[in-house]
Amino acid sequence: MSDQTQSMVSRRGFLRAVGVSGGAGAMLATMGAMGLAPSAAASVTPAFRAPERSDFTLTGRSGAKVVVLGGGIAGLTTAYELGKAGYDCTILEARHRVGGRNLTIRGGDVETDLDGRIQRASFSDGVYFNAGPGRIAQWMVTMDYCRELGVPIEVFTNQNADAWIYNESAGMTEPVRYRTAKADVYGYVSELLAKATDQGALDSRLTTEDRDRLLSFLQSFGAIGGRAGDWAYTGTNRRGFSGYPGAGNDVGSLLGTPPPLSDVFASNVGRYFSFEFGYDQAMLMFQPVGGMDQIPRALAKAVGQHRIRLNAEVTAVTDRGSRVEVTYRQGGRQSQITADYCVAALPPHLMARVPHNLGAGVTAALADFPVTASGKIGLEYRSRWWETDQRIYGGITETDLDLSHIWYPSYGFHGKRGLVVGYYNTGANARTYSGLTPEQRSERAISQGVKIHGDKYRSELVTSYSHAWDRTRYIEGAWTSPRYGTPGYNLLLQPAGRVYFAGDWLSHEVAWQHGAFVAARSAVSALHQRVMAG
Ligand SMILES: Cc1cc2nc3c(=O)[nH]c(=O)nc-3n(C[C@H](O)[C@H](O)[C@H](O)COP(=O)(O)OP(=O)(O)OC[C@H]3O[C@@H](n4cnc5c(N)ncnc54)[C@H](O)[C@@H]3O)c2cc1C
Ligand SMILES: NC(=O)CC[C@H](N)C(=O)O
Repeated sequence: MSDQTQSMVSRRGFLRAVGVSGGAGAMLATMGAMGLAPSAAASVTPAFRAPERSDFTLTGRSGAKVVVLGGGIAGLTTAYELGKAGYDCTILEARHRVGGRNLTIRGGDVETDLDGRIQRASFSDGVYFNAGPGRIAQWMVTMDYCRELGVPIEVFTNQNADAWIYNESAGMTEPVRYRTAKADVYGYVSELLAKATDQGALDSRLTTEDRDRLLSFLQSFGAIGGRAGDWAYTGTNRRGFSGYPGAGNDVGSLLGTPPPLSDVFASNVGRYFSFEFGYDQAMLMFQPVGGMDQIPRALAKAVGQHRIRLNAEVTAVTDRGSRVEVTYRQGGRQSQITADYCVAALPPHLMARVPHNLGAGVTAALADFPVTASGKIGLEYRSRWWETDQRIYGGITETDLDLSHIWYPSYGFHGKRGLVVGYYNTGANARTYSGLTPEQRSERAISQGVKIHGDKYRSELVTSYSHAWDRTRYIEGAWTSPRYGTPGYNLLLQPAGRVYFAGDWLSHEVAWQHGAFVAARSAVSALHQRVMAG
């Protein structure tokens, strides 16, 4: 048996031991043939773990009565999961619709903000605007709920090589396509690293073999010349073409030569590249067909509309020892509901203001969640000029303007009309826009967007709707920054008497529906365990 065969056999034995077979094993064997050390193969093994289904079921049934405060994703999931186990749940939701931050705006929708500004959306039929969540990563439990609830999904384009980057503060006068920016940054970085490597600058870190492998990687990664060409980056067709190749002898027209290295770094385009490396933002991403609110709609249907009281603002929570009393205001009248348990799924900073007898420590803990502002604007256009004129089909343009991001729609390709998200910003930029009237917001977003897209950004506009989450009644912020590990945070992971807490703010996936789903699962598991033990 040759040494090579011996090592293949022992590696296969190792693969069997960790449960890898078939394609994955073959792939690792190929890696072995490529000269990767067994330790390198071992380190990639966990990536081949079979994907887990994340369905959830409580074991055992109960008819206990539970009042759920808030009809966002966490509140709806609480009632849905407890309902599957027989519980008698009632949701009290202050707004006129369920979903909370999961909000999709369509033509005819009316929203009044905390400043009394009324917006009536006049989007065309079939055009929708996800004012809150817009994307879902494949691993998120949100995907499992879409499957379980029968909500169809489609790809959400989170990155697009043909979308733009525009850094005005770096002196850019024109936007640059992602593909061009990446080719130049990767090219120059590869050139520098290759030169340093070849000149021996990294010899204390690299073996001779490492050095050769690194140089070979950099040559392909950056499309740079070899040693004979001093590893120089001089451009590549990855930058794109001003005229793409055609028939016969038409080789196309390359998009010029790269700007000098110093100009590329000065433009700071590379700051956006790591976004797509994020475990939560990497493609493929998904969205429900027809709008993100298909999720709360499906949850509400499964829970039963008769169990959901809308326009019902919770005004007090009292733990009576053997039951919980919740007071709420609905249609100008004050009512009370009594239940065995309560799950409070309101934003923490708002729950902190609801009078209760759960203790000052609970109030202090609830009030200790710093809140982030965020806003978005939906711009409906009479033509899909970004597709026809600029060849952008979905994805995101990144800017250093106060609008931050521009999103192109991942639905309705080649349709007549379409909706662009003209800003999606957070923090100070969001507050700048939320302080304006809807008309001023639209004007500001348009005057910024024309710098990237030209006149059609204004002339093709039909209508707009903007949402400021810090000015949204019953939400008052986009998401929070929990102080993980503090006594206050940990206190809220426990029930306060008969009251449990849930929401994305009690998870490590804040600002994601996944966080709301898993926090609700955690609360119902604890409640159910107590009931079953009782
Ligand atoms: C701009 C933005 C972008 C986002 N992007 C994504 C994304 O791409 N993907 C993703 O998965 N997630 C995203 N999220 C996060 C996602 O929306 C949240 O994590 C999730 O919806 C939170 O659900 P929740 O039930 O915890 O809270 P909420 O949705 O805040 O629900 C709380 C509910 O309580 C109600 N309420 C408040 N006060 C009272 C009262 N006194 N009485 C009765 N009811 C009351 C509210 O009306 C609301 O319905 C985004 C959020 C925002 C704002
Ligand atoms: N900035 C973030 O934390 C992301 C917010 C939100 N989940 C989004 O994807 O837009």
